[in-house]
This record gives sequence, C-alpha cells and structure tokens, in this order.
Amino acid sequence: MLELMTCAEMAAADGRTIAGGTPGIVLMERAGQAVAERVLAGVAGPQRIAVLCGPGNNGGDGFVVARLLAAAGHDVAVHALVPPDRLTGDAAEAARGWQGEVLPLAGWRADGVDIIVDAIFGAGLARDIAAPLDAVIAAVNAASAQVVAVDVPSGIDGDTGTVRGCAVRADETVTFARRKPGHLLLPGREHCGRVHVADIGIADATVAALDVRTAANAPGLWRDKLPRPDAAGHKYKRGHLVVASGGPARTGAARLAARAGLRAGAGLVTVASPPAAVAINAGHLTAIMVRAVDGAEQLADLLTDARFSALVLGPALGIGEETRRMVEVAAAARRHLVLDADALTSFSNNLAGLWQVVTSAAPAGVVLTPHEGEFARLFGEAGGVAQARSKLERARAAAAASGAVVVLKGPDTVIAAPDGRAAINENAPPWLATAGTGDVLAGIIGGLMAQEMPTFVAACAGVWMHGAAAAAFGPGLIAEDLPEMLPQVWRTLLD
Ligand SMILES: NC(=O)C1=CN([C@@H]2O[C@H](COP(=O)(O)OP(=O)(O)OC[C@H]3O[C@@H](n4cnc5c(N)ncnc54)[C@H](O)[C@@H]3O)[C@@H](O)[C@H]2O)[C@H](O)CC1
Ligand SMILES: [K+]
Repeated sequence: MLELMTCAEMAAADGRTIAGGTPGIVLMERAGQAVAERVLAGVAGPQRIAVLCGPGNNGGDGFVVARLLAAAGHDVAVHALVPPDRLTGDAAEAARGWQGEVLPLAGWRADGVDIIVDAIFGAGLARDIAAPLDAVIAAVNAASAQVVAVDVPSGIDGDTGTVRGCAVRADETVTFARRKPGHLLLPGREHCGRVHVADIGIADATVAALDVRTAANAPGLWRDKLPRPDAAGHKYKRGHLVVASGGPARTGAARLAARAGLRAGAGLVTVASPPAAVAINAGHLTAIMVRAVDGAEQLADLLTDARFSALVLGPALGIGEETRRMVEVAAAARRHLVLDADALTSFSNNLAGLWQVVTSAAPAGVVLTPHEGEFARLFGEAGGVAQARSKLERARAAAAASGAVVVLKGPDTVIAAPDGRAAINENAPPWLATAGTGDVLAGIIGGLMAQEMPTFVAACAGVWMHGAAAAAFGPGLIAEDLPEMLPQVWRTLLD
C-alpha cells in the first residue's frame, strides 16, 4: 500500500474498475460510506453537520455522505456550488439520493456547525480557487468545527501538494485506494490533518497494472535489501567507507559523516584527511581510522586499494577545482559515491561534468544529496526541472538529467532514481533542521552503499533511518546525537 497515485492514475484505476463491472455510483457510495464512518467515529450524540459540495464527483461523494449522516440522525445541511440539476453522471445520481434541501454554497457561514465535510474539490481541481469560493474556504478555516476533507482538502493540488489560491485546512482527510503525492508533499501534508485511506474496491492488481513509480518512503520499500550482519561475516565483508575531511578548522563535518557511516554498518571507515588536519582528526577518532590524503592525486593512490568501496565527498571539503578532481578520481575508480555540500557546489552549472562523473563511476552508484539551494545551483537550467510542477517532478527530472539518484532534502525529502522510481519521505521531525545533520545523512547513505546496498534503496533507507533517529531522540537534538540513535533504529528494522 506504499504506492502513491496521481489524480490521473487514480482516475485510470477508477475507469478500469468500472470497466470491470463495478458501476461508478457504487464506488461513490463506498467513498461516501468511508467518509461518513470517519465523521461519525468518536462523536457522541446528534451533530450539526454542514456538507459543502462542489460541481463534480467530489461533490457527489458529499451528497452520499449527507444522506448517510442524516439517516444516522444528525442535523445535516447541504450547501452546493451548483444546483443539483446542473450535476451530471454519478454526482447527479448521488444528489437525487439526498432528500433534503440544497442551499447555496456562496455566502455560506459556519455559524453553529459542529462538523464540516469538505466535498468541494478533489482530484479535479483545475485552477486557483477564486471569489466567491475563497470566502467559503476562509469561513471553513475560521470555524471551530471539525473539518473532514473528502479525498483532498479543497484547494490542494493532489499531485503536487501546492495550494491553488487558497485551501481548506482539514483535521482529517479520507482518500480512496491509495494516497496521492499531494498528501505527503508540503504544504499539502499540513492541510490534510490525519489521512485515512479507504478501500472502495480498487483491486491491488488494478493498481499494479498501472506500474505506479512513486511510493511513500517506508521500510516496506527496502527492508529486504538492508545489509544484515551474519555470523560468517567479518568487517571486510561489510565494506570500507572513505570520508574526505576539510582542513584543520573544518574537520567536524567529515567526522559526523564518518561516525554515521560506521553506525550504518560499514565494516571500516577511514577519514581521508589533509596532512595539516590529521592530528586533530586523529585526536577525535577511535574506531574510525585517519589517513593523510593531500588532494586528488593522493586520493587516487589510496583508491588503488579496491577494499575502499564507497566514498562520501563534500562535507566541508572546500569548493573548487581540487574538490572536483577528487570527485572525478573517485568516480574513475568506480567506487560508490555520495556527493554532498561542497562537492555539489563545485559542480554548479556544470551538469555535463556531473554526468561524466556518474557515467565513469558506473556500475557503481552515485547519490547526490542537495538541499534546495544546492539543487538550484546544480540543476537550475536542466531540462525538465524548470517545467516541473512539483518537488517530486523536479527531483525526478534532476535524476534523469544527471544519471544519479537525487535526494532533494527538506521536511518532505524526495528520493528519485534515473529510471523514474521515486519516494517521498514523511518521518522527518522539525528538529532535524540543525547544523550538521546533512553530513550525518550523507554518512548513513555512504555506509549502506559500502555494504553494497543498491543505490536507490540505500538512499531511501538512509533518509528514513535519519528521520527515525531524529524522531527517537526528540527536540534538542544536535547532529552528534544522530549516529548514536542508529542502533535503536536498526533494532526496529532487523527484529
Ligand atoms: N476512485 C476514486 O478516487 C473515486 C473518486 N471519486 C471522487 O471523484 C473526485 C474527482 O471528481 P471530478 O469530478 O473529476 O473532480 P472534482 O469533483 O474534484 O471537481 C471537478 C469540477 O470542479 C471544477 N473546478 C475545478 N477547479 C475549479 C476551481 N478552482 N473553481 C471552480 N471550479 C473548479 C471542474 O471544472 C469540475 O467541474 C475525487 O476527488 C473523489 O472525491 C469518486 O466519487 C469515487 C471514486
Ligand atoms: K475536498
């Protein structure tokens, strides 16, 4: 159930189910029942309920909800954008099932209402919400009533999570068959409240036949590919991660990444340190080794030893030609690469150079871990990125343009592979936004890749473990705390 379906994919699934013999009105009835059940869960005694219906099938769902809630003895008022005789298809049939009055939606006010059912727009939102509907949305959001949205809060684009002019802020959202990307991407996620996925009879086989390429990032996506310690294993079997350090005043980032890589399970980790910083790195490290490596040439020498299986390059490494050369050397050695921070910035506006790195690293994998600013500098001009309608599609376009797995970080981190697969992460707590946590993420992913976890799922697992570690620690987290929370996260994954 991890697939995330776009509005078009959902409509296609609908269509195939209807073609398979389930009338659309039956799907609408089931949708309405699921919403009515959610509205009634936890209420005691009769409620004053306003059901706000739009001009399409989202509104049709609303008419079903209104009928069921009235039949359950509640005081239900229906306010509709268009009179029932202007509805068509299943929505018209659902409206005929409503025996009560249909009041106008324009000018509606929430006075004295306990519950509001938002059935104005769902998957069919096609443009920004304008007057007079914006006043209705404002009245919903100003009300003290419980707000339950049907399928998608009205005003939220189900595919992109963006607000189209204005949008309902719901306490709960009931969607159907699978969640949409807009339920996980910001700000859509914040407008949904708690999202419930109702089964309305869309078969899993129907979803599978659509070859959906987007998923919610969760252990179910990659748990079976996690490296697992085995009795016969020894540290050399679990790979050797190299993290390049910056100069004497900028060594902490590499150590954060290195410790994260070790906690992620890499058998050995070495900090490749400029000679001037060896003493300071060595003074802080115990299980992690330090090697004096002065620039790209000496990194190339180090990598003649094939046991160094993965590298994290970028954290506080310095921006410029030498960093670019180190990246190219590591790629030429065909080692798994995580490029973060300064390594990304060193390829700003040089997508061709980045493509060359990814190509020469193959078949080893490359993961880029930009935040939004680094992403813009890397991919600002890339084909497909500028036209992308959502963070999900921007990450997808960047993965296709670079040939690398792209982790576009944020509260709704998107992980995208060049082959079109993508996952949206939703477990990152707000306190993860603190200095150095990006270094830790790069290290976790590097540690998993050092153990030969396939590139895309290593990035997905790393992002999820990073968020889970932060959630386990709680507010007040600083980057150094994160690697120490990984054993607890591992236990939840390997039990
Ligand atoms: N399997 C399922 O997912 C099922 C979903 N159902 C519900 O159907 C809607 C989608 O219905 P649709 O008619 O395609 O779209 P909407 O009802 O969301 O609205 C489209 C309607 O509104 C007009 N419109 C769009 N944007 C605006 C705007 N900004 N201002 C004014 N008018 C606008 C547009 O022209 C259309 O007329 C889905 O969300 C589910 O709730 C099925 O009922 C059950 C199966
Ligand atoms: K809605």
